[in-house]
Amino acid sequence: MVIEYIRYRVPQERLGGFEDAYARAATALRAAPQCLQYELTRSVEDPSRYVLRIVWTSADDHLRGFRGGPNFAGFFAEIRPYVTDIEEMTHYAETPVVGSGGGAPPTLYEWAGGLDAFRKLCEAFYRRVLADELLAPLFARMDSEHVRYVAVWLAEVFGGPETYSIERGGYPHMLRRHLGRGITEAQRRRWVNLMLDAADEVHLPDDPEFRAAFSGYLEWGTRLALANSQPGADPAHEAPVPRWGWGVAPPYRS
Ligand code: HEM
Repeated sequence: MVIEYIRYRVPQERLGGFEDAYARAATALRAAPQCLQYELTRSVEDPSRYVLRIVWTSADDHLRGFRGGPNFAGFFAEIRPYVTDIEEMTHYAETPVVGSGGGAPPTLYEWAGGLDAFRKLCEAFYRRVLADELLAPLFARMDSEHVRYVAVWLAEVFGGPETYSIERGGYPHMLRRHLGRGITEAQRRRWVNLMLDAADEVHLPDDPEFRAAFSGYLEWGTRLALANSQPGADPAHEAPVPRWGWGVAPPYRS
């Protein structure tokens, strides 16, 4: 992924049609498989200045794929009158310096109550698991630290510290713990049900937005665990720990 910035300073006589031209040109960006995102912004202090930000799958995809592909002619026809107004047109790579500011919605981890909330959740969950005829046999030989491991996994997934990745080896390790276990659909569903019962027991937030995001992850994660645990399954062995967010419904704050 690479981010292209194009900075424009458009003279007064051409300013009128500039945004409309880009609105039309954007049709070609929406159709281009090489383009992931685009955004045209206008300077607040000097309305003759614009910055166009385009996220491309790669610089090569932009320069060869898009420019050499079927969408370029329509795009260029719209923006050609403004080419001489370009002050900078450069590709940028991401750096590790990225994040959300204090005004952004809290993570699911923060909303739930931090690590302590996930620890209590997992303690309640495994009390139920060990008393459950369908699940108890699967966990009969679990590590004495298993409850904590799953708590720090969930904490990391929901936006907390990367403890599971650092201490436990992240996704590859979690995957290996499920391989070959032959989890059945009945066991998967029971796992979800007991997790939701445990969430009620320990009073995880019960607002619709949190529970929708939380149970969305449980559905996704357990279906993957089931598929990965089947004989002959060949899932990706290297991947980052997934990060789960609010989705389309961030928390309601009056
Ligand atoms: C969202 C879904 C799930 C999550 C987040 C999850 C999380 C984890 C994690 C983090 C581990 C590895 C702990 C370690 O580092 O040792 C693990 C192991 C395990 N999981 Fe899951 N799991 C999920 C679904 C399931 C389901 C549906 C089942 C079975 C019904 C299951 C059965 C097991 C078993 C048997 C182990 C190994 C326990 C042991 O003997 O140590 N998991 N799980």
